Amino acid sequence: MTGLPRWDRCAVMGVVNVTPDSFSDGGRWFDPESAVKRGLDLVAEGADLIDVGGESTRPGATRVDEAEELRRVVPVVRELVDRGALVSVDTTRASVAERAIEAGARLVNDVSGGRADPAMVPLVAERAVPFVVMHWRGRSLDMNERAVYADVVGEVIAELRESVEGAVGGGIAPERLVVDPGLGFAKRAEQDLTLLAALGRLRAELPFPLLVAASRKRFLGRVLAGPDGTPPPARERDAATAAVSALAAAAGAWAVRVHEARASADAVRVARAIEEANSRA
Ligand SMILES: Nc1nc2ncc(COP(=O)(O)O)nc2c(=O)[nH]1
Repeated sequence: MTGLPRWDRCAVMGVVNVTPDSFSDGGRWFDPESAVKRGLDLVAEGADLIDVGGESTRPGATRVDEAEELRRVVPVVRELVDRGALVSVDTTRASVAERAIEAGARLVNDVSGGRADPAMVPLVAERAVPFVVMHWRGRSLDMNERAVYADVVGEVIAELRESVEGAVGGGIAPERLVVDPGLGFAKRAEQDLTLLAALGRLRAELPFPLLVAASRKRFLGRVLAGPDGTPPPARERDAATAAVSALAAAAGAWAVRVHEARASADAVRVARAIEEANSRA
């Protein structure tokens, strides 16, 4: 099946970063065996699909070469698929996406929305797989210098529309596209919060399934910071992440992308139950 997976509720996309340096779980799943186990554990905790990435996108991260990204990602995708998981690949490289699709990945999650690698859109079009288009203003090294907006919601919508037009113009069927506001990418905490407050507008003005990826991000740390302004470490932001998952599900998000699945799986089920009760009222 090459269509976009759909559920009767907001789905939970579990994150497996096969990297030594991702911002919140760098190094924990760096060897293939632990990465595969992590993915299966996330499924057991309620994740509907697993997003496998081999290159950190955190601010300031340096690039991984293609061979290394392939080495990290492809065996983990293949084993998770063989074990029955629905898998997406988190990459900006067409060559990695291609090999991941060959290994059974059913969706390409490209944080650059096709802007980083000109070969990506043609590949995704040719393979006819679903494609996540995230709002992106450039690579990690200097992206927060680009967190300058007169109207962050309006500009993110407009720039996502441009990326969507590029994807459709390059041959990707619109029904295979997912959009994502790119929380934490060229955005400061206040801008992330403003975007989350505007999920209804994003849904209204971008008629595509919406992916919300707030998990453990810096803006949550700022919200949770103590009296001295010190944020909790990333791994202590999962309850806050689940709160965003509930809000995203209530706003009609297609999926939430999270590092810990259980709390968000419960959150989206509660949101669905409330929506169903409301429709019966
Ligand atoms: N679609 C999408 N993919 C992403 N991949 C990585 C990260 C940041 O790193 P992480 O893997 O540690 O969350 N954020 C996003 C995001 O916001 N949206």
